[in-house]
Amino acid sequence: MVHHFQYRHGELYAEDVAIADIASEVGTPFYLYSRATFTRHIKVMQEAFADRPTLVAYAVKANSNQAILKLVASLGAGADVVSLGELMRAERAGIPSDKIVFSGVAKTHEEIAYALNMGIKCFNAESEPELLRINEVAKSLGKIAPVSVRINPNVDAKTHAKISTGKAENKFGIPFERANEVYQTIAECDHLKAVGIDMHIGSQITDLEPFDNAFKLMAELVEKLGNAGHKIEHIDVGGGLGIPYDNSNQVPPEPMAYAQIVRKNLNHLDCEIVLEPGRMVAGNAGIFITKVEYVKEGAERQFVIVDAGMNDLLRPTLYESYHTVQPVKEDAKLQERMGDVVGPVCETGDYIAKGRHLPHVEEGDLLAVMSAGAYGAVMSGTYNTRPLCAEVMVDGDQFHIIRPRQTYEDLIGQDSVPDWL
Ligand SMILES: Cc1ncc(COP(=O)(O)O)c(C=O)c1O
Ligand SMILES: N[C@@H](CCCC[NH3+])C(=O)O
Repeated sequence: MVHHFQYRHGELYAEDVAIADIASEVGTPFYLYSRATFTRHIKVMQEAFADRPTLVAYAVKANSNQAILKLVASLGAGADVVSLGELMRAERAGIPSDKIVFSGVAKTHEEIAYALNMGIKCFNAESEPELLRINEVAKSLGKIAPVSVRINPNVDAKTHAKISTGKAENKFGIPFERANEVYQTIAECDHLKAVGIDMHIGSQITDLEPFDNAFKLMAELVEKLGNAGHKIEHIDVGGGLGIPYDNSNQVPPEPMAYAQIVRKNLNHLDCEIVLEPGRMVAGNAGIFITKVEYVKEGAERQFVIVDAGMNDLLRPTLYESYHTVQPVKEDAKLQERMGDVVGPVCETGDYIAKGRHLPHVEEGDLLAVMSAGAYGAVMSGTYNTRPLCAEVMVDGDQFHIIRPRQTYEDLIGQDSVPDWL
């Protein structure tokens, strides 16, 4: 397998472009994506199911830049969206409406109406009140809404508590024990049509067993529902497959091994399979580039102070996530002394890496924070009045700024001072 972020002549490249060249044009920090890696990750999933009806509905929340979604559309993939904003992004990028599924626990009247008018593939409904609301909005528009019920299978995905979604204690989905009743309710609603069944048990899952258990339960449910007269046209297995963030013991399964588990449990059913991968597609297709401002020798450890903070990459702060940090100028020597890579934000939790043997770096050096393509740029904010950073895509020997760095005027100019002040 070709890796698209690797050293050539002692320098880190993205595909065929030297990252230092991009930095000198774009400034730092910035997110950097490889078109080839994104493409490969979407294709891996499509090809694993090429012999049967399947839709890869990329989870837009992982990375929703228009350039990324345009690429998704060009590959024939669909989208899983969770808000009107994401739906509009998918629409604008040209993802066909019949390849869009709409998840999320709090769909508003406005969101439902917009999606119905667009003609999306289905709503992944997460509660009975939501089903009733979809029915009501569909009635007012004279439409029949295609719905799929998100089942909460009550399985432990064995991932970080903050990104686990398939346990009874989580707000997501409808308890699996109630499935029959809920499909009965749908059958009684004149403006709903049950087309599918859906699940999503969590994110960054590195063990196939929870998937295996949940898919088995889904297969049983589909058969039971069929016997009760509720024909299920598609099974949506959600996303959640983990990616390698480091070389530690938690090595996630290969996408093909995951696909085998899906097939083992669901292939015999006469249903289309819908997949909603996010991280598995975007995570290792992107990295984050930052520049060293200062190297400070603290009493206990070294602090490598960089120009990017938790507002740019929130994952370490929020989930204590591990991202490998590599120098852009290759340097095999790691320091003896432990160090932290910290940012400029005035919060103790503002760090990118903690307690690492870091490479020797100096002011002005560039660092690459790896595996940052998913839940990186999309989760960034402007705390401490820090502009949203730039995003860049490479394709072979060319690159393009797919979102320019926000300006200070973008940030401050939106404020409005009342005339009585
Ligand atoms: C409903 C739904 N589908 C798909 C995803 C994508 O998950 P992941 O990025 O882990 O593949 C998520 C996020 O966890 C989600 O909430
Ligand atoms: N934002 C999370 C994943 C949440 C998935 C969305 N349900 C992360 O960075 O890992």
